[in-house]
Amino acid sequence: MASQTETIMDAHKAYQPAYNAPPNTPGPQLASLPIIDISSFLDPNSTDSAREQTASLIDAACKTYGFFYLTGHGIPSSKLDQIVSLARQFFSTPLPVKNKIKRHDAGSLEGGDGARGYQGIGENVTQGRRDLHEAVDVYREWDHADKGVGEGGEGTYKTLQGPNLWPTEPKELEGVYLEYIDRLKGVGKALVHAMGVALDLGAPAPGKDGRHVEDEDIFVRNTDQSFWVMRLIGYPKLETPLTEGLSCGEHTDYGCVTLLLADPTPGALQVLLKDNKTWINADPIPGALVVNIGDMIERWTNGLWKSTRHRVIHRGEGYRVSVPFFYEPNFDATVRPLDKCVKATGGVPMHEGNTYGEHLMGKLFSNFYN
Ligand SMILES: O=C(O)CCC(=O)C(=O)O
Ligand SMILES: [Fe+2]
Repeated sequence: MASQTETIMDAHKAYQPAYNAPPNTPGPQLASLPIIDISSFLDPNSTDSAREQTASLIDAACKTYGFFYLTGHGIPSSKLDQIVSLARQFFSTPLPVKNKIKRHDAGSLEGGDGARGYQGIGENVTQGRRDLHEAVDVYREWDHADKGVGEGGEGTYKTLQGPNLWPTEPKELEGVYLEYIDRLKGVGKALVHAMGVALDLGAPAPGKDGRHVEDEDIFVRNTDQSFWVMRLIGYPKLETPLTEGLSCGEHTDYGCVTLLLADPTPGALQVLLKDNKTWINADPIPGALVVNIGDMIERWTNGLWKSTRHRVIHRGEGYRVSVPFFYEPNFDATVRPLDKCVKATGGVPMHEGNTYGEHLMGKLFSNFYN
């Protein structure tokens, strides 16, 4: 389809890295993403006013960018470096080693569940083009009572219901990652709590703690069994024309909040500003995570906060590694626009609501990034 090609070409033209701009170029200064310290929502002794301040920064960042840098998360830089380094070591093993944990279709005799495991370069497709990256996906282990046998019979799995396929080389990867995931779940919880405060949803009333009660804890309650995803991604340098595919094509994230850790490679992750034509780099800041909101937060807020389009074009030096953690709603959480946000946005809900699990299944069957 010609229009798809044009979209990519036009977007590429609109992208102007700040470091390439000739001196004295007229026009607006390219913005950079805000930096927000989340420590007041992790520290039980922090004051209400410290929390209010953080919350108002989050509100502004989510309205303007849908993206920001997160500091004060309490995870030491040495741990972050170790996470990137272990992913890099895995991607540098020979293909037969990586294929030992290959993702297979649900119900297949190889024991796949259609989601967990290693995908080779080009298996991921965005807007009809192959992405030039390889990845390992790890999900929350399935704990639903209705876990069933896949259509291949005993020993096969239904979609998403298989065991995680962890890299066995390097052998310490699994343990170190499990510990990191635990830390990130705490950060995700603090962040979605801050978002409830930022939306001014009000403190919880005693005894009223149902999943659908619209107070500042609503996101915390609906992520308390977060169906999280951890993705290890490896990007070789992109040398082909963009019409043949990007490192990771333009998309929004489909869930709640993404906590991204990446190696220091500059100019790779790009974020589309609200003018819908200017791309800015979200280059890593040492020790900080890059946060963006996903489609479920956009829906909960009825579009008051929009999930922002982003993409990866890695034409820099070296093999780039990134490790996004997707802190998602519970599989059975119903996600529908909050009354207060519907009122604030003109009174018309953008979606009738469905469960996160239904939304995720739809994404899985369309290869996620469409
Ligand atoms: O690698 C990155 O910097 C971002 C990857 C991404 O956007 C994603 O996996 O959803
Ligand atoms: Fe993304």
